[in-house]
Amino acid sequence: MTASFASLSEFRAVLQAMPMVDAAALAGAAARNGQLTKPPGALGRLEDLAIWAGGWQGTDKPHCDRPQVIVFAGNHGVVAQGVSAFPAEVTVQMVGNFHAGGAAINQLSKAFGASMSVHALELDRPTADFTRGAAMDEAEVVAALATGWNAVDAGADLVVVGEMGIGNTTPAAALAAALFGGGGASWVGRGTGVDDAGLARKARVVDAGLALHAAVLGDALEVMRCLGGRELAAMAGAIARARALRIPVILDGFICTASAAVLEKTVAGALDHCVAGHLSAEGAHGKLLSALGKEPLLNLGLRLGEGSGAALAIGVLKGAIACHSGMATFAEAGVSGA
Ligand SMILES: Cc1cc2ncn([C@H]3O[C@H](COP(=O)(O)O)[C@@H](O)[C@H]3O)c2cc1C
Ligand SMILES: O=C(O)c1cccnc1
Repeated sequence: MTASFASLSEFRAVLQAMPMVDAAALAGAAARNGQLTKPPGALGRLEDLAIWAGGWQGTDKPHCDRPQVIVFAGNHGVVAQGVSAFPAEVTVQMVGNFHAGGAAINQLSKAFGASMSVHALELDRPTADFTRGAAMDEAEVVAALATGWNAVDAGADLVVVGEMGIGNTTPAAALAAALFGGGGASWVGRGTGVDDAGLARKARVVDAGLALHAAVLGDALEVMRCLGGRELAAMAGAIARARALRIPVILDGFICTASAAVLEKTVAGALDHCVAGHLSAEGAHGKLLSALGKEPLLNLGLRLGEGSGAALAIGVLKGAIACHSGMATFAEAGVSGA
């Protein structure tokens, strides 16, 4: 299915018409969970995860046989402001590395049995520097959303989105600040490892963007257009498509979560099909997850992006689903109840 929107207002309408969780499947999965051979609640959050996955997949026996990892890459005009420890050419070089199988996300996708695809979005045409104008015009942001939307495999039973884009912790912080308030300093982090001066520069750059685009801060999709980037919009498009297909999603780190937050701010509940895979070491990720009401599954000090933390969490979800869908009930096993 090609993207069913050609403008931001049509994308908004798509979000407003998103399917909800399958309430009968959710109840069925919860009932099954109550009959499995373990003390009630003994599998902790694994139980909630399996029930949640069943609700979205529409079955009391969820599965994770076809997880799909999708990595989007983009370049950012704002890099000219000195916001990253690495040069912009690393983005295209890392895309080459993804294709060659040499990046962390290649190994994690393989380790957890996920397919992985890579979409480079006009790397030779960086978005505009958001301190000087809108990062994208409407056609550009819609094209990026559509790339994400079309990248989702309708046969997948789980989706993870990741990103590569030198400088993109700065637009991610700008999105978070625009959507949840507070100045740049409360949302920027060290990304690839900028020093204190770089961190202060990032905060000033975000503040300059917020000031320039003050008129649109109340409209989350306009915030994505003015302050975001192509790979950020593509991640949002893919998360929205997964929702349209009722495929559960595991969110990655700060950048992925900031993109996803645009959807939640556009339509409350738009991220109900998403769990937070991990807590990134990027400064404000915890605050962003709290603002979205999401509790991370893992906390391993990762600060990479690419979808890496979410890919690791596929292992947790697979464990939850294996227990839920494969365990015997008390009746089947002839085990006495409490
Ligand atoms: C070799 C390399 C591989 C990466 N993989 C992900 N990122 C991560 O770092 C970038 C964001 O940090 P900043 O805003 O400081 O540039 C993004 O590309 C993100 O995916 C990488 C960064 C580098 C250098
Ligand atoms: O949390 C993230 O997504 C992140 C943090 C640092 C660098 N790249 C990505």
